[in-house]
Amino acid sequence: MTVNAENITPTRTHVLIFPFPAQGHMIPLFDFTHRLALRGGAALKITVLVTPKNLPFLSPLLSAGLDIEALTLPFPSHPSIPSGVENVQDLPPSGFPTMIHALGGLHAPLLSWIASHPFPPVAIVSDFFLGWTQHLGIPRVEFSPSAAVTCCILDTLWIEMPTIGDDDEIFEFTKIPNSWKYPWSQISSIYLSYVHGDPAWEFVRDSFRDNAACWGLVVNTFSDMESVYLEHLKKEMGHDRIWAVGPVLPVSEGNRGGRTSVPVDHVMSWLDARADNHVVYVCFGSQAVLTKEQTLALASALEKSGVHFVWAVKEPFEEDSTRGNILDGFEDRVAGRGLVIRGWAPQVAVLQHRAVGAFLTHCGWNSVVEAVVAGVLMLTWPMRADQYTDATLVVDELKVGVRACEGPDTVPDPDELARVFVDSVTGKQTERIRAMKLREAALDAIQERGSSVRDIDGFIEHLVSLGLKK
Ligand SMILES: O=c1ccn([C@@H]2O[C@H](COP(=O)(O)OP(=O)(O)O[C@H]3O[C@H](CO)[C@@H](O)[C@H](O)[C@H]3O)[C@@H](O)[C@H]2O)c(=O)[nH]1
Repeated sequence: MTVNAENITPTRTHVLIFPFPAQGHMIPLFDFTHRLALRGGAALKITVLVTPKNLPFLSPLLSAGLDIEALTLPFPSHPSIPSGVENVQDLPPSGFPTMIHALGGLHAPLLSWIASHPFPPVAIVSDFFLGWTQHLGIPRVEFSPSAAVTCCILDTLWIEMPTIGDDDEIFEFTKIPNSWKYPWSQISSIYLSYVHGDPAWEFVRDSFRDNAACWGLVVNTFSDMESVYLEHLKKEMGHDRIWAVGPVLPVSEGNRGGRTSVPVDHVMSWLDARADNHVVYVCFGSQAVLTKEQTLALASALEKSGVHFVWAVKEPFEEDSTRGNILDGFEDRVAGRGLVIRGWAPQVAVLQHRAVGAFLTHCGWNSVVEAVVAGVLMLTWPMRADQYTDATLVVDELKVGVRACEGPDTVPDPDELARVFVDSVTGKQTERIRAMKLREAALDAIQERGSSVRDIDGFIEHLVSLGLKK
């Protein structure tokens, strides 16, 4: 354990933060922690729990000159996780439930850390995949890196446990505002994989159920974007301790979520040479890797379209004959109008560049929120998890995006996709005008008296009053 208890005094409120080790989860919780430390100032002392291999991701936060320390606990070994792996980025997408189960092994070490601490934390803020942290004897605040509507959907699924139907059969969430409905194939992949009676899965199920009973909930959203779902959560949870604190953004660009595989300056000067809103950015988050057929179809669409683009291409986490990068000769053919980034891209900087007008996205919630802040038109291609929900929100409710493709294995038609690209940078879409309006609302929320800043301050007040009660 590397926490230093000496500079924690009883006059300050001590909070423990526990991120789930996946890029799409750690990034927003670290950004939120940064905001919390800045707003909380001298009132708060923050400890962040990571396992050793994830410590480097925390480094930018630890060196930000704020009162944030690391608590490093050994990764609990698990029969289905290879030794040395401590982050979902080194597992296939199906590795999420295994990681949830494995981290349950930190329950006993955490209890003993809390019990032996001279000034133990008054509350724990933990990712929504860590519902079991509800049972540590201190109030638990769930952190949702996903949308408020996703929290509504997950709570409904795991509490009501509806029977899974055929892939095409439609399931309707009748209690959730706007009665969301989907074919079963588009519903939370973790829920669909649940195996009744399997002890590891029962742990995962109970952990999700714990979310509905948490003391508080922090969501990376803002009230103008999702007020009906935030109100629904308050009603369902039976209290008002639900704080919409987004968009949580990096305080500084740095190497957020990983070291960028190209110098940020190089990408920025490439974009500087392009006209406003004329570049399409293509990226599918930190997990998804396209199949070879999908990669070829997308490359062909970009080539046919003639648009300027930046494409962040991911390699599979291990040797995989069906997936991966097969772009031989492609970069020469699109030289001068296409920039291919192999590996980790500086996504937020790219999205915020004036030249970028459209974003082909898998609709991971962080990407959606980052695109909203950038006022960029979204071209949606949801693949799994909450991404279908996010795409529906973006296209049908907020109307700031258009559909491009959907499904983890669907191979898009290159001609159709090329048309979507061309329209996205040449058409006068009403979606782009709405995207600019939503951007203003997002920026308003994080201004000094904006709704999300008020929610962060309200959250801090609750934490401090928890400390006073002790
Ligand atoms: O080359 C890259 C790729 C990603 N990112 C960042 O990594 C994050 C990716 O998050 P997200 O867009 O949400 O995608 P995933 O990594 O796929 O996120 C997982 O977690 C999200 C939050 O729960 C879910 O919404 C997604 O469906 C789930 O796949 C974002 O902040 C991106 O800016 C980069 O900076 N560079």
